[in-house]
Amino acid sequence: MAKKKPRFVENIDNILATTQTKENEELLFTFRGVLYPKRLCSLETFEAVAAMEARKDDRLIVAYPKCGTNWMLKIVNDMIAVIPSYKDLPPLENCPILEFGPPTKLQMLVLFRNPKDAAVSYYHFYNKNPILPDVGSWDDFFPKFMNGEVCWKSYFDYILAWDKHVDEENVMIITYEELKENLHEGVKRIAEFYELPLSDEMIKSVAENSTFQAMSSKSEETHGRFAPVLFRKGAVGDWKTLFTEAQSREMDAKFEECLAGTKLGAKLKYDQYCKF
Ligand SMILES: Nc1ncnc2c1ncn2[C@@H]1O[C@H](COP(=O)(O)OS(=O)(=O)O)[C@@H](OP(=O)(O)O)[C@H]1O
Repeated sequence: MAKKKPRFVENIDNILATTQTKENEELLFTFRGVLYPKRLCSLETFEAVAAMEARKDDRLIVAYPKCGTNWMLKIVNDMIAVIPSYKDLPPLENCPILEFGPPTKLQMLVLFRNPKDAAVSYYHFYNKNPILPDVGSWDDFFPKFMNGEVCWKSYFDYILAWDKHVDEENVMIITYEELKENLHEGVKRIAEFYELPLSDEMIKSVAENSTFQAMSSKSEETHGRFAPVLFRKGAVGDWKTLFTEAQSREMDAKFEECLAGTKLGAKLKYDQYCKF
């Protein structure tokens, strides 16, 4: 008998298979000045989120699109799954995203990725994703990303908003690049922040199962039709394949303008990851 698909896979498969239009107006809507994909988000859900009262022990993972959200979800889900005393907890939904789905559904783990790789990942995502409009060439997309004319608005506004919270004790900042450099150490930091009782062996196993290779080899099972849209290269520095020197300088100037001298700017190690 064929294995039953997880609910998330069933939902996303259905959404991808039934979206036929490529028209902006039919695919996107605006809520408080920010664009969102209609097939995933709704006004009712945003209203429900605004009215939601967080419990003291709620945990949120926060990220701008294409910064590694699905990677972090896998790490945190696996951490909980390997702890024997947590085995009776109901499984977390595969895609517990606050603004997705029906309106029925706080330490914060905030994930960042360098803006150049995030932009390139977003560009490919827009063009490969049936529920988003085509954005044409990279040269067409680049100014849209720089001006925040994309779903979930401006990367730079997101980063500026979080810069105010880096020192709060219920907020942990982690970067995609940090995870790529040392996944074992990243998983260990996350476990400590969430106070999850993971042994070294458990941390090792969570890290081994959440490498790009491990996740993409199982992606058809875990993400259905969404898998080839989501799992692309999983690399640091892919921006060099598309950015021109002029675009690179433009983004350097914008980053400098927004984050020069800030703690968050330093954590992102922009010079290391974003210079030719
Ligand atoms: N395990 C692992 N290791 C490294 N990189 C990974 C991993 N899993 C997903 N990815 C890459 O993350 C990018 C997608 O980010 P998100 O999951 O945030 O996308 S989304 O906004 O939820 O659609 C997208 O990046 P690009 O490959 O650069 O496009 C994915 O390939």
